[in-house]
Amino acid sequence: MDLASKLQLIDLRSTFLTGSSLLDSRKTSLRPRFRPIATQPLIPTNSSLQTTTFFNPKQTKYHRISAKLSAVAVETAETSVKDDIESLFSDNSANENDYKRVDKQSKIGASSISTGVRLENVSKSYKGVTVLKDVNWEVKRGEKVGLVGVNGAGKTTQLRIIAGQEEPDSGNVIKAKSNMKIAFLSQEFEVLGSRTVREEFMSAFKEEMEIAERLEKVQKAIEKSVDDLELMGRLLDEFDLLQRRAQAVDLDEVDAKISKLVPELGFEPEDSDRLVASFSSGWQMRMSLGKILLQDPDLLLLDEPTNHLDLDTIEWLEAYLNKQDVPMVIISHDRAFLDQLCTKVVETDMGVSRTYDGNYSQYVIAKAARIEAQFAAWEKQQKEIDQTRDLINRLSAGANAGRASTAEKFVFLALHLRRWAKVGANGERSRRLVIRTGGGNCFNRHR
Ligand SMILES: Nc1ncnc2c1ncn2[C@@H]1O[C@H](COP(=O)(O)OP(=O)(O)OP(=O)(O)O)[C@@H](O)[C@H]1O
Repeated sequence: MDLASKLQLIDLRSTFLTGSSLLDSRKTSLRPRFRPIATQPLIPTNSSLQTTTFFNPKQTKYHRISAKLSAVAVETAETSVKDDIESLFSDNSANENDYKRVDKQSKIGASSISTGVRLENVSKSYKGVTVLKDVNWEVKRGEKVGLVGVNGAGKTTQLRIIAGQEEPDSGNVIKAKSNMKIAFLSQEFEVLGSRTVREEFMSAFKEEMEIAERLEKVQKAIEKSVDDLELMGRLLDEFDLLQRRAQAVDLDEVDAKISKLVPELGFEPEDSDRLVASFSSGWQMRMSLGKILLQDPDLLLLDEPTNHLDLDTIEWLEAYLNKQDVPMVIISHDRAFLDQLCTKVVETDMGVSRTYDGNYSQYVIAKAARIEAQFAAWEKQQKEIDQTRDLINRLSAGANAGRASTAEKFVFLALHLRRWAKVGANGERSRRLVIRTGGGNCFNRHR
C-alpha cells in the first residue's frame, strides 16, 4: 500500500477518537491530545497529499487530558534520537513471551474448570522445610474462600502460587483460562500520593494508558519525519496498528467505568481532583480495591485487607465485597470479617489443607465436631487397647502355665493389634507396636 493510501486509511480509522463522551473537556479522560497537523505539510511539498488532515480539529480539547495523562505515563529514559524513534515501534515478541510465561504457570487439562482456580496436589518446601503437602482445594464464581491457619502455615504462599509469583515444587494450579486476570489486594495499598484520585483510577488501565501515550508520541514523530518518507511510512503503519489496538481495548469504556465506580466507592464528585495523599489509609484502600475491580478480574486474592482499617471502613469493605460475584480468596485474622464473607474455609495445618463448607463460625463448629469425633474414636481405641492388653497378660500367664502356645499368642496379636497402629487422636499414626519374642513384655507402645 502506498503512502497516500495509508494516510487516507488512517484518516477514516481515526474517527473512533471523535464524537464520544470523552470530548467533554470538563472531564479528565484517557485520551491523548491530538493536535490538527494539517497546517504543516506531512510529506514534501511536491506531493499532492500535503493538505491531508487525519486528525479531527475538535481534538484540541484534549489539552487538559494530556496534562493528566503525562502525570501517570510511564517514564522513559533519555536515549539517542534514533533509539527513541525505534522504541516507538511495537515489539511483537514481548506479547509472545508473556503468553509463554502465563501458559507455564497454568494448566488446562482434563480436570479443567469453567471459573476460578483449583489447586491439585500442590507441594512447596523452602530450604528443605515442607510448607505445603499435596494441598487440594478450589474456588469458583460466587464463592469466597477464607484461608486460615496459624502464622507461617503457608497461607500467603498459596496465594503467591496462584498469582504465579511462586512455582510449586509439584502439583498443578488449574486455571479456568490461561490468560486469567488475577488481582491481588494486600495490606500495602498500591497508590501514589502525588496523583489525583481520577489519575489513580486511570493508572489501573495500564495497557490503555500505554496505547494512548504511544499514539501521542507516534503522532509527534510523524510530524517531525517529513524529510524521511521511509520513516514516515513505518510510523504511519505503527499509528494504524495502535489505533486498532485502541479500538480493541475501548478507551471510551474506560472513562465510563471510572465515572461509575467513583461514587460506588463513596467518593464525592469533587474528590476526583484531590490528591491521593490527602486521603486516609481507609480511603486509599478503597482506591486500591477500585483499581483492581476496574480491571474486571477473573479472580480476586486478598491478603489481610483489613489491617490498618477502622471499623467503619471494614464494615464498608465487607458489604462491598459481599456484592461482588468474582471468585475470591481471603486471608484474614479478623474472624468477624471472614464470618461475614466466606462461603468456604480452607484450613492449612502442618502443610495439609482441609476444606469446610460455610462461613468462619460454621468452620469452627465443624472443626470442633471433627476433633470431638476423633477424640471419641481415640478414647474407644484406648479402651480396646487396655482390654486387649489385659487379655494378653492373662494369655501370657496361661502360656506360662502351659495353657496357650506361643503360636496361639501371635495369632491373637495379629488379629487384635494391627489396627491399633492406624489411628491416633488426631488421625495420625500414634503408636508403634513392637512384638518381642523373647522374655519380658510382649509389646511396647511408643507415642
Ligand atoms: N521465599 C521464602 N523463602 C524461605 N522461606 C519462606 C519463603 N516464603 C515463605 N517462607 C516460609 O514459609 C512459611 C510459610 O509462609 P507464609 O507467609 O506462606 O505463611 P502464612 O501462613 O501466610 O503466615 P502469616 O499468617 O504469618 O502471614 C514460613 O515459615 C515462611 O518463613
